Amino acid sequence: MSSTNFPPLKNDLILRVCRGESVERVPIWIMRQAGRYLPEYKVISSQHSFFEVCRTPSLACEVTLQPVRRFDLDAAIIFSDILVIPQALGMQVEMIANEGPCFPQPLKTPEDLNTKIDRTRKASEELKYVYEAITLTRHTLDGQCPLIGFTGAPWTLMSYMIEGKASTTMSKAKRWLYSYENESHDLLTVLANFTIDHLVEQIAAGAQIVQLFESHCACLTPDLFNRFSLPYLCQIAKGVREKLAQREIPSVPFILFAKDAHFGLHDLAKSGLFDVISLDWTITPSTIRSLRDENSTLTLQGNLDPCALYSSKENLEKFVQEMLEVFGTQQYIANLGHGIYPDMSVDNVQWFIDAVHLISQEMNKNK
Ligand SMILES: Cc1c2[nH]c(c1CCC(=O)O)Cc1[nH]c(c(CCC(=O)O)c1C)Cc1[nH]c(c(CCC(=O)O)c1C)Cc1[nH]c(c(C)c1CCC(=O)O)C2
Repeated sequence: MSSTNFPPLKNDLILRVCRGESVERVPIWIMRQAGRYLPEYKVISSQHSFFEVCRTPSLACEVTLQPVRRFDLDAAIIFSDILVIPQALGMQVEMIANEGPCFPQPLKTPEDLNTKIDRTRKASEELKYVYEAITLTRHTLDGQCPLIGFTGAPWTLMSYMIEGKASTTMSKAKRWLYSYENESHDLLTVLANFTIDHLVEQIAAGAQIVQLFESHCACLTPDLFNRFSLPYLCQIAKGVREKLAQREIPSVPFILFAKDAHFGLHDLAKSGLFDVISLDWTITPSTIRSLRDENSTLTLQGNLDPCALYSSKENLEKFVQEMLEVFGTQQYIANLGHGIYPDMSVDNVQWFIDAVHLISQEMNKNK
């Protein structure tokens, strides 16, 4: 299937927002919009394992389309996972029902870098199934809305590869940062280079926006963030643009989600390397205003507390109104502050999406 000649785009709201153009209503998509809160996803996941869905382009395409068939979303995000990169580098990853990801043989000591990961592997060969899923989905979407590609950032991937599963303290992974500094940088560099290639290949295959997930900043000190996360986030944003230019592929908007990195947001905004910064729900209105002051071309994304979707429709509407008043209706993409949870009501998700559209349209009219 060709990764050119895609159907024309009928809804380019998010792309216009990212270019700083004015829009009639605020666009919205939701992190983890494809997933277990949808009955149609549960049918597929009862028949196929999680990574089987990721690895089968027709299934990944189907699951990507499920939420955009049901709701008036302004973007689709390809169904995949950040942990396809450790797998591509040779590590085994299992998805355990109701628990999450598990690495049976995590990295324990720096010697494991020579035996448990294969640095000669290439994204273009190992992750072809992601690129095929993207090209197929872009054709099948038929221009309904843009398709987002994504990847995990180096520190988040490194922490999974060492912890082997979700952890509240991340103490095993942080031990590496404090006691094996050079080896930590070595691993982060391998991951950053692989991530650059994975994003470039997704864009070459048809992704129209990309998002980088640095989900594990909560356990970092500002100093650890500045040494082991920030430089790699910047290296990836630069590296992707350089490689796209070498291959004469047009660049696409770059979204960064550094969850809980409140101490790093100002440097990230000032760097000018990210078109969009996605915010979690802990960020205050005054920080939001100061980020806008620091970089006038920056688009912001976020940041409703996912648990607000448990509230009544009236309260949800109030939360949406407040969020739109803080962010404004321009240079802004509405989203949750993190992924949606499996027990959330489909009706409230629908109401969240529709409320963002309706209220922002009203606000624009009354300007
Ligand atoms: C840390 C992380 C992972 N994966 C991801 C992150 C970064 C975002 C974040 O911070 O949450 C990213 C991700 N994972 C998935 C997507 C798909 C696209 C989307 O709808 O947003 C995306 C963007 C599918 C998925 N990835 C996973 C599921 C659930 C699998 C299932 O049980 O069917 C889905 C739909 C499994 C997964 N994968 C991961 C975890 C921790 C889990 C289990 C816990 C959970 O479900 O929230 C790793």
